Amino acid sequence: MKQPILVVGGAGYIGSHMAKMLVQSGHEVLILDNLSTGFREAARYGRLLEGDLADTALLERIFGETPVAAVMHFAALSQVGESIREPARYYRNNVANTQNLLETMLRHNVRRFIFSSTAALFGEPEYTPIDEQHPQRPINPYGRSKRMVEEMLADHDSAYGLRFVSLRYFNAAGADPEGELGERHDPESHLIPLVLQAASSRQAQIAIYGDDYPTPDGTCIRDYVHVWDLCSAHLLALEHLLADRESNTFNLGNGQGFSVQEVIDTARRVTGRGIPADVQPRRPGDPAVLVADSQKARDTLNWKPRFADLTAMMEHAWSWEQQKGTAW
Ligand SMILES: NC(=O)c1ccc[n+]([C@@H]2O[C@H](COP(=O)([O-])OP(=O)(O)OC[C@H]3O[C@@H](n4cnc5c(N)ncnc54)[C@H](O)[C@@H]3O)[C@@H](O)[C@H]2O)c1
Ligand SMILES: O=c1ccn([C@@H]2O[C@H](COP(=O)(O)OP(=O)(O)O[C@H]3O[C@H](CO)[C@H](O)[C@H](O)[C@H]3O)[C@@H](O)[C@H]2O)c(=O)[nH]1
Repeated sequence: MKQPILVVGGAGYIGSHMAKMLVQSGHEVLILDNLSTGFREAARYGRLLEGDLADTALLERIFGETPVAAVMHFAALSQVGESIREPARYYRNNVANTQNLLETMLRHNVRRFIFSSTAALFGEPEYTPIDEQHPQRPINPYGRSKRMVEEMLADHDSAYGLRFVSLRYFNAAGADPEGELGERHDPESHLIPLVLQAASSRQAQIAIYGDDYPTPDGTCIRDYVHVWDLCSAHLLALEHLLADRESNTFNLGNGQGFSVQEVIDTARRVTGRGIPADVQPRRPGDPAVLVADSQKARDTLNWKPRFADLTAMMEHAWSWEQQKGTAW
């Protein structure tokens, strides 16, 4: 029997795409998700076990019954503003529950782990593009919770031989190129889905959070990376670990930044709709520019993003919004 990959958080945005790519690549997939921010309909690939990482008895049962080859860990709370208001929930779910998972894995001799980390652990950038050596000074509990897990992973590697790959995504965007899956957060906070909701009149307008940043057009610059390309990095990371290579950490982005204004302009072009926009005050905690240096992932994992172009990300996200968005 093939040893399955356990995708924790596989009913969420990125995890659901990952489950699809794994199945298409010939892997058995088991999803563990509590459906707190994910959706049953998104877990279309693999077998869904509905449950919570806080439930250590359930974790014990899963690893006791199934010879898991590796774990991909997407489950987390990931709203920056919420993390400032309710840090305890973030440390509980993102840190303590990850520790439950690691301890159960190690008890069952499962030693391959791929972690969804984030650019938020760098805080306000000191230079750009941001490489893996950039200082880590997260400015909110969400970013701190992810940095803590990275530190835990390094300690578990030295002490217990855990082999991990930590992937720090910049701004995940886009949707399944085949149109079966897409981004769904409720409430939605991310720029691209909100711009497209405004294009389809599900929102009256898009708010631009600040146009007085030190950037060419005054709006914040981000490095958008296609969800399918994030998944292909995970697949390469899995091959890396299955080949018994060492633990490693990678920044994932395209190395090219787009301003909020450029994102809105691209959405207007792709959708052919006007999309009203309104400048509002800055959102607390938003750095002016976040752009990744992903050379290490290209060199070590041989990662080659297929959809580096913002227009392609927007087209896939728009086709998802048109197909599913209006039904929610
Ligand atoms: N979306 C981005 O731009 C982005 C950027 C950087 C990092 N990340 C990280 O990537 C990961 C996935 O992000 P996403 O946008 O797909 O989020 P998401 O909210 O869509 O998915 C997270 C999934 O985890 C599940 N989950 C949460 N807590 C759980 C628990 N205790 N037990 C079981 N399941 C649980 C949720 O129900 C959901 O299905 C997160 O760890 C996030 O921090 C996302
Ligand atoms: O309605 C909106 C929503 C967003 N923005 C702006 O658009 C940019 C992108 O914002 P998103 O909320 O889409 O993404 P973030 O850059 O805030 O956050 C993403 O990257 C972070 C790392 O810095 C975290 O990992 C987080 O989980 C991930 O969603 C920001 O400048 C934001 O101010 C707007 O102007 N209007």
